[in-house]
Amino acid sequence: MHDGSGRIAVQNLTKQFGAVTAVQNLSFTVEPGSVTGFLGPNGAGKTTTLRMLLGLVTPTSGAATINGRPYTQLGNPARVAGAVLENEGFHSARTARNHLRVYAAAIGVPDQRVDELLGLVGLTPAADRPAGSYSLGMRQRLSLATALLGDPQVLVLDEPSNGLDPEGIAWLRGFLQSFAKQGRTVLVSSHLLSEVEQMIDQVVIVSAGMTRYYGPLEQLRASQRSRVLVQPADANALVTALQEAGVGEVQPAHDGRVAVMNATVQQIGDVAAKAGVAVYGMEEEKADLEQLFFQMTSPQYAGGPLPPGQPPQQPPQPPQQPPQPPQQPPGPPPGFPPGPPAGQPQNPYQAPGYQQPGQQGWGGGQ
Ligand SMILES: Nc1ncnc2c1ncn2[C@@H]1O[C@H](COP(=O)(O)OP(=O)(O)OP(=O)(O)O)[C@@H](O)[C@H]1O
Repeated sequence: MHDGSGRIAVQNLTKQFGAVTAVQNLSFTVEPGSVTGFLGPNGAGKTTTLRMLLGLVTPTSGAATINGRPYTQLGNPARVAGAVLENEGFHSARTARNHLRVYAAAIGVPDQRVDELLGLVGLTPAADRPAGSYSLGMRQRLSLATALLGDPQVLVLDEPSNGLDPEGIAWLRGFLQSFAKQGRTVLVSSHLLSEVEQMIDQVVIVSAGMTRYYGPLEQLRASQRSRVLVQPADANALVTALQEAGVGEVQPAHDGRVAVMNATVQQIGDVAAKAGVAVYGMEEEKADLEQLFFQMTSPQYAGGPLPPGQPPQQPPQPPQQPPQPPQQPPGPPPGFPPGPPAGQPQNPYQAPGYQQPGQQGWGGGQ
């Protein structure tokens, strides 16, 4: 028997299709009571992982379990886990109501549940039309209703936003969140962070079949470091004052302004005022979460080091070989332009070739 926990566990999962490694040593867990986003670009191995979880593909090595058991050993799996996978076929001449009734009968669910689910997913008005005439969004709703027939504890959805209009996406978000609030488990894949950002609280980011980040979305958000771009009358004096006060970390910005990380506008203003340095403007700049996602999954990181400051969060059980963090000192946070090269002088504004605002190459009308 399964353990009834509602936990999904992926342990050192690998899938090789001939020469193609679709999934490589992937590990993460999905706890009940949360909506977990399974994110990665096209071809990252998401669908293959979900298919292994649902017993449709045999892993080359490792294991994927629901309630501590492989899907195929769950007994009555439709009562434990419901799934919506990509490109699910419907009998095109069969109406949605009949389609659901056939599946309901197969798992011993009464027809009354079919009517409930048609209402839940908003298909009652179209229930007696052939599924072949449905739009992509309507087919997604029908797939979801099918997955929910057995009132499962776990829901697995592959790219569920595909084809849904904004209203449908908002509805799905609300539905998944309330489903998880009942102590159930939701795993939802997407190649676009922005599509699922509002509906998930945990995130597993994969690229080239490997885990890039695993943990709360909130933690990923918090790791986005902001910086303040300052336009001082005397950059050199401001940098010296900030360094003496131990406020922030300074980098030259491309346009010659002083970029200060890990400091607030107020802290910088106070230091500047105390040092008698006039400041003509300050702008707070936030790295974009979507940009961070692209950086973490871009091909340059495939098999290589992670972006600075973003080690993958490891599941408690079992341990997985993490990609090695970069050996070099960390650069600017992901989402920001690269900073000065390693070995720079302590005050970058005293570096050879540095130009004060107003000098050649600084803009300011030149
Ligand atoms: N049956 C198969 N035979 C050979 N290669 C396969 C097979 N299934 C998947 N692959 C390959 O495995 C890799 C991962 O594919 P997968 O469909 O799992 O990625 P994905 O993250 O779901 O992508 P998408 O967002 O495009 O659906 C790809 O290189 C794909 O071509």
